[in-house]
Amino acid sequence: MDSVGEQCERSICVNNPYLKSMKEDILYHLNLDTVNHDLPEQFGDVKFVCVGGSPLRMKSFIEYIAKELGIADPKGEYPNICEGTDRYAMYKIGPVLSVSHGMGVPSMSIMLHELIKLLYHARCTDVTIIRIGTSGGIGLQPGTVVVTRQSVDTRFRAQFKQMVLGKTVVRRTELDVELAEELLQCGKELGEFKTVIGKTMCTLDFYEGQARMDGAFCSFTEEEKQKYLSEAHAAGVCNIEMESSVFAAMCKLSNIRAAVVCVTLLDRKKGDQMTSSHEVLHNYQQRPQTLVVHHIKKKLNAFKST
Ligand SMILES: O=P(O)(O)O[C@H]1O[C@H](CO)[C@@H](O)[C@H]1O
Ligand SMILES: O=c1cc[nH]c(=O)[nH]1
Repeated sequence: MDSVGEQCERSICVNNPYLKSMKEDILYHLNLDTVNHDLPEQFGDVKFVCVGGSPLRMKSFIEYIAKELGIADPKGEYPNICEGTDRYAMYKIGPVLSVSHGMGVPSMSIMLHELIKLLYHARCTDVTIIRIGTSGGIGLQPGTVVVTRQSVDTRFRAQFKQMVLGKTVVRRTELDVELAEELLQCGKELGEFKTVIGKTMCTLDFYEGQARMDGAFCSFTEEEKQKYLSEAHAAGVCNIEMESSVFAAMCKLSNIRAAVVCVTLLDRKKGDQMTSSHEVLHNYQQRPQTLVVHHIKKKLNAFKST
């Protein structure tokens, strides 16, 4: 892909000395393995991976991008590559892979371990991975698309803590600056919805963990909630979701260019419940997809003309 030549290609890094000596690698939750599947043949051409929480969203994303790239299957058939497991769903069209990751850090982490190994075994190069998701905004009009500059924890630090052998390993959570700026620019070019760039707070819970007062339990007051959200806002946090920290940390470790693009479904300073209609929420969910498809089309056209 890189016009300067092979030595500039960006390959996938795995940092595990034991992988090489394994006769077979079973990607259990993806229902794929290195013996019964020719991974380089099946996935070697992948350049863009889009991930999102819901299997249905990722299926409709592949249908959408196939149409936009002019490579739609005339029969409209997009088989789930992970058929045989209901943990995750995966679809592929041309150089684009679309994968669901479920909700929360552990679910994202398991999927990413296996996805990164898949891309490594397939000898993929120059891969860009983008999370297209939903979030709660802070002080933003619902429907605003946030491109994450940095994922932060619940104390607004750009770090992800992973427990390994009972000890805390701290990993950084910055995302690719150039890619984030390119995505912001795509939002401007489209001009269909507001797109901003900022920090995204990643939590371990949707309710109390995101200062919601409508869960089964609540141990704080409205005043305390507003104070916390204001502090987050003052620290540069634009939105709140549940996977960006581990996503940023693992993509950074594996040398994969990565971005997080999430639409805000509501303004958390104004409420906790999802009061917008199904149609409105569906329209919002489409926005990160529109932006990312625009980006992929631009990139593929640029590659074609070099
Ligand atoms: O829209 P998705 O990708 O599912 O992500 C967001 O939505 C879920 C909560 O409703 C969490 O997983 C959060 O990160
Ligand atoms: O408020 C929200 C909305 C979507 N996803 C989240 O994690 N939080």
